[in-house]
Amino acid sequence: MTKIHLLLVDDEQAILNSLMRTLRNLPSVKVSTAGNGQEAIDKMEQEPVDIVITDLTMPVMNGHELCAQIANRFPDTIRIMLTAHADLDNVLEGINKGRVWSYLQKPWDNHALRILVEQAIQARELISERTLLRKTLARYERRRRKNLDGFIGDSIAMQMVYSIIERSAPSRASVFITGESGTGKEVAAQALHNLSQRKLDPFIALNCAAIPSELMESEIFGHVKGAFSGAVSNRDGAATLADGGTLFLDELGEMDMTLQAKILRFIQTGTFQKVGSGKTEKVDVRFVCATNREPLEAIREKKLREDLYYRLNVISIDLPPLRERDNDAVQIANQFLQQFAASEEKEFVGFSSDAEVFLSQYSWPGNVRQLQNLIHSCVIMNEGPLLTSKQLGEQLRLPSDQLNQLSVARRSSIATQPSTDSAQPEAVIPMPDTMDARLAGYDSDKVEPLAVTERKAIEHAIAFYGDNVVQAAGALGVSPSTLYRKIQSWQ
Ligand SMILES: Nc1ncnc2c1ncn2[C@@H]1O[C@H](COP(=O)(O)OP(=O)(O)OP(=O)(O)O)[C@@H](O)[C@H]1O
Repeated sequence: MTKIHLLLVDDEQAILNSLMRTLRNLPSVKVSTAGNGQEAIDKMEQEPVDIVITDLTMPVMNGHELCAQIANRFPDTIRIMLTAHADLDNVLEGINKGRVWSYLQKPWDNHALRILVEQAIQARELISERTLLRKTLARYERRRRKNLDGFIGDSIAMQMVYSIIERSAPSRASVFITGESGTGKEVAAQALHNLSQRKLDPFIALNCAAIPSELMESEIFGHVKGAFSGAVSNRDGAATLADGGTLFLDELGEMDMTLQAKILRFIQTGTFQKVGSGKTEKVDVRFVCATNREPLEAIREKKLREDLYYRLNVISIDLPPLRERDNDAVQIANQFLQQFAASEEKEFVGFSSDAEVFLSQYSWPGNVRQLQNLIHSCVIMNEGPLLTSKQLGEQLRLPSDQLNQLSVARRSSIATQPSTDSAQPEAVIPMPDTMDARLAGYDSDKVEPLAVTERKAIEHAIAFYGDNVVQAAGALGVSPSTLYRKIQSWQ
């Protein structure tokens, strides 16, 4: 079992001795001591410390200042404060400034102290597991991203989709994709192709809703010269073009039922005849089909052949609507904003925080396509650097009361929800010394360009949170991806 390193900090040797006596027999715990805050920080720089128990009243650096430094530089270290004055003001200051995990009142009860340390050990172990899990997930995510590059979004619902795509891509089994319009069914079909051994051969997509039914058979199977009026020469169809690769039939429920019967035969035998030809041709094609209708309903309404559906539905992928994908809308919107700002040659750096709330609250009936079109039109109609919820609402033509509701609905709950990024308590009121430090960064004699001021604010926040970009982003009221993007843009 890994040893937990516990550091006791007090300027009175007698207190340190007494704490040592109580805690030294805890299994798998190594106990060290420091006589003041600076000595404690020096020790932590030499060797990782899991739990710190510090006195509040000490010369030079008091317990709150020490915990604040530890919170910035070693945020995973659990901080416990020993104090004879555990009044509300002190406790609040400790929580806000040093993200103190717990207080113990002097004189302490030895039994209570041991229980508190045992609980702190459990909390520390959970933090370690979480950190390890996050690192593993991030590594896994980076590896996978290379292959699913058409998709943006880390929501749990989409992780399940990615996993099915990855597992089924190497097989030649047919895939049936369902999902509302604009959820990315074609992106999924393309990803299946890109991840398969067929990736160097063609990916041919046909939208059955966009092609007149009388031309559909020829689009799929091709035709010979003179097969119908207008067939002035021989022409290959999608089946021939996709030989060796993937044939994606979108909106299958819009295809004529008689043609669906021919498709079924083609899937079963790999053979077909061009329109007007008696010659049978054979190809090797993987079939991926999609519909934005509920397939069983389409079967009931005689829009989709039951036998064709069951033949195709060897593997099914259901793409969740955007509103059910956690924070994906914000992530995707950021990517579209960068893309359209570049193509329209506009200066946009991101979304205002109320716009981010709006993006994650809106119901997106047209899913990712609607989001894509919205960001494109907002970029065209507005000037940067930030897109606001008002600008998004204007393009969506939302009444202002609905817009206000969507832009602020979650803000109050964000403020009261504990952070999932740290096991330490969150600040409940602004930190006065942080504000001072920020104001101290301004030179009262001159005004700098916004970009310079913004960069200073970001650099300060990142340094303040000990290079923890997630916490810095939270304090600045933007998403971590926004911050990463800005940092990248400086490079
Ligand atoms: N997760 C995603 N990340 C980034 N872009 C996406 C994502 N999902 C879809 N898109 C983009 O949204 C648009 C619509 O996607 P796509 O055409 O694949 O949807 P669809 O479900 O096939 O739509 P339809 O039902 O109307 O055929 C495309 O421009 C696609 O690139």
